[in-house]
Amino acid sequence: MDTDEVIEFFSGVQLLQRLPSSSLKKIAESVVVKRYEKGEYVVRDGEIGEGIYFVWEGEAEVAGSDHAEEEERPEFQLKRYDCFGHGTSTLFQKAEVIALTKLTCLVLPHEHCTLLQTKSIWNADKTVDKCSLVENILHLEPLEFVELYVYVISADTLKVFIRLLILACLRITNELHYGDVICDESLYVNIFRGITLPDAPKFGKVFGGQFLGQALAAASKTVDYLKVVHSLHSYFLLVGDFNSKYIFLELGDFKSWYYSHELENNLVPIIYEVHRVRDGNSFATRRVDAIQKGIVVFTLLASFKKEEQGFDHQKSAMPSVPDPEKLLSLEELRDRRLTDPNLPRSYRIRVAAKSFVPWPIEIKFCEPSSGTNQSKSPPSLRYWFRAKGKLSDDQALHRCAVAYASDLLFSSVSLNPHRKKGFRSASLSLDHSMWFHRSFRADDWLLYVIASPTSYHGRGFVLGEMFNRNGELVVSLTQEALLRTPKTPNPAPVSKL
Ligand SMILES: CCCCCCCCCCCC(=O)SCCNC(=O)CCNC(=O)[C@H](O)C(C)(C)COP(=O)(O)OP(=O)(O)OC[C@H]1O[C@@H](n2cnc3c(N)ncnc32)[C@H](O)[C@@H]1OP(=O)(O)O
Repeated sequence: MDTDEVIEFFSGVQLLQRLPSSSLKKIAESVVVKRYEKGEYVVRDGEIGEGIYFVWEGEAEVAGSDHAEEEERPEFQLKRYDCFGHGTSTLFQKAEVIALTKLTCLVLPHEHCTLLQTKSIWNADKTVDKCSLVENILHLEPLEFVELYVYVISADTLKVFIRLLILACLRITNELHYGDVICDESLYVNIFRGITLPDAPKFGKVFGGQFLGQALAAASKTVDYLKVVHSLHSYFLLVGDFNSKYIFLELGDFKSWYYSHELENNLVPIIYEVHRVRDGNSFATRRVDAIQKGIVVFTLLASFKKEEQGFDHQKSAMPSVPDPEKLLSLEELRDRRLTDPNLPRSYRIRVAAKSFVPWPIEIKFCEPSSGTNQSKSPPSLRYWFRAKGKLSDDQALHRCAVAYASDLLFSSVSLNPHRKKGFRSASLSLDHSMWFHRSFRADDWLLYVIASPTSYHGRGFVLGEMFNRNGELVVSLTQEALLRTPKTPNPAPVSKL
């Protein structure tokens, strides 16, 4: 078997789903093949094991312990894609595994078992300080906890597990006992925590793109890495909060507000709860609820698919625009505006007074406008964008990064024909859909072509297309947004959570 075959096999091993693809490749390169005859012991209770065993072919049985003081464990059958054994926490086996048929296992030796630990959700080799800002924004902490290294849950693990469940405001539906074999899919990670980083764009609220990117990241972490997202549909239900210091805990009938020291730095978490709607051979579907203070503030449905050969055509042609290298960055544009004598002085003073937080996304407008946000213009926009810094190679990350960036300048295009002197708006993204046609890199330039066919009844509708530098259509998008003239002069939406 070659490395690609092993990587394909690992896509069926649930335990490995949360690992970055870079770790999986290394695991595939580190495993050794072990073969056993029917009736042969694979591991014996109390003996030193070799590491983590993945069943490649055949069946085995986990037998109960002979130790009189321990509860009798139920017998449990292992088949292809199951795994057992110890990683780094202990070398001694705590159960016996016997081959029921001819058996082939891939064994990850102890010395490589640290590869099973998640350092970053996207790349095993990177530390947080080496990641680009957008990669950090999309970093999620898994909240459910699975003891990866022993197949028998210890009492301490159980305590940690329950504590984390409580923190995640979960109802505990699984009764676990000391000695249970980990075989229940409900133990895999479905709940993640994201935060709004202090240096992330906020626009007075949790930025819609952050919900999109983080929720998609959460969904992606529950799907085997051979399946990548091909479409998503989402609703922004409530304005998200990032500066409260209180959290709401709901456990059955028990509901209460708690002051959290953890939130003293304004890091209000967003809990992403993933529902595994369906897992097929080619497709997987996930629903993700983003929860703050016990309330669902954003919801996303995403579909994932394995790559396959098929029909190929593209009707949309990339418009002819200047190369990004020939265009000004947002920072350069701002500097120009501050000194542009053709712009009203009051406008220049306002621009200068605004605190300027650099975005994690680099943007270059194809037609730099000489107007202000009070100048009428057609309901269309074209700009190049890319994530700042170098992203890890995981295609899932690149799709999350583009989901994140896609909400920065999208529905505001609906306002262009309505701008005039004294213009103010209170606009909010309502829904957002994306179709990912082809793979791409989000840290390389993509052209975003936006048009708003209509706005009516306080809602603006926008269509978007993204092309890579070769002119290939990589993503199509739609969004509807609430467009209102604010009743008050400072219309920044605040969270009502
Ligand atoms: C180059 C650089 C560019 C830089 C440009 C950068 C652009 C960045 C773009 C970022 C885009 C985003 O991130 S948008 C963020 C993502 N989207 C969201 O967060 C939206 C979340 N969804 C929601 O909040 C909700 O679902 C709503 C508001 C859409 C619907 O809720 P609802 O409760 O049914 O709505 P409704 O009653 O009609 O209105 C809500 C409240 O607004 C009040 N309200 C009604 N009309 C108005 C009005 N004209 N002006 C003010 N307020 C009004 C109502 O009285 C009410 O207040 P009261 O009775 O409640 O007090």
